[in-house]
Amino acid sequence: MEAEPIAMPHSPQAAAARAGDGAAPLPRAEFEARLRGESTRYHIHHPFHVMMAEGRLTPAQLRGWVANRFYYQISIPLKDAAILANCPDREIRREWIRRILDHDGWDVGGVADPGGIEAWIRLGEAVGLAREEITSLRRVAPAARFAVDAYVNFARQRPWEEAVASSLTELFAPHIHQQRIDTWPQVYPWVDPAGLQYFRKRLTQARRDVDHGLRFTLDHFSQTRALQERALEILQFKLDVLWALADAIMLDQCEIEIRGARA
Ligand SMILES: O=C(O)c1cc(C(=O)O)c2c(n1)C(=O)C(=O)c1cc(C(=O)O)[nH]c1-2
Repeated sequence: MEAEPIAMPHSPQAAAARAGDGAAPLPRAEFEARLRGESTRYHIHHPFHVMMAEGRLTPAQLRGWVANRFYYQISIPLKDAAILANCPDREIRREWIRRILDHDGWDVGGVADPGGIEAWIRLGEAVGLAREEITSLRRVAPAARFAVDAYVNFARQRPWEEAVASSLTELFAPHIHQQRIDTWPQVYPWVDPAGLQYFRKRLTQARRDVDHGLRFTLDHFSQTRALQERALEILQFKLDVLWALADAIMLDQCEIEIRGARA
């Protein structure tokens, strides 16, 4: 007897199968609403982020999050460079290249912005980490690396249009940045508020990025219903990356506490 073919969860074939043969594309507004509806699976709902927002993390746990998340910060420009490398469309590249400058920083004729990676290091210092402790990556847990690397590899290996769609979790990011700006001064008064500058800057940068990424995704993936399903599946993949990253960070903090208790 022939074995049933196994459907891989994150594949264009699986998306086409879910859409059903010949199903009409969803109207643009409905497609957008489906993408936005994925917010229920955003990492803002992860227990570690819920604890963070409620002020229930210890200083060591908050430091652990910042040190681990640094690996995401330094990987974002690699991911965006992979998109540029795969994209033959000059107009898209002109827009996309700003994302790399946002994180790496720039200096043109003496006018400079140190960029998001530097701002994240300053956030680390504001929570009590030494610069070297962050930049050496020695606090990054193996599973956190795996989660982030899955995102970079996706952008390297998949068509650039799919990698653009995978950035759309940023639709939901301004909410979580705003939440930190609003709650940290009350619940973590020991954190130097100057360190929150990263989140303040991302509020405008994320909105600009999402305007562009969403417009592109709605245009490109609306041609067929199967493509729309594929875009939704890609967004779910990226939500899984962020969820897995939060899992990895939470477990890392548990391991550190267990080691400390046994020492
Ligand atoms: O703090 C967060 O919860 C969060 C989430 C995300 C996201 O949703 O991917 C990004 C960021 N921050 C962020 O700061 C950032 O620069 C960023 C870039 C991207 C991306 O996929 O290109 N996501 C995110």
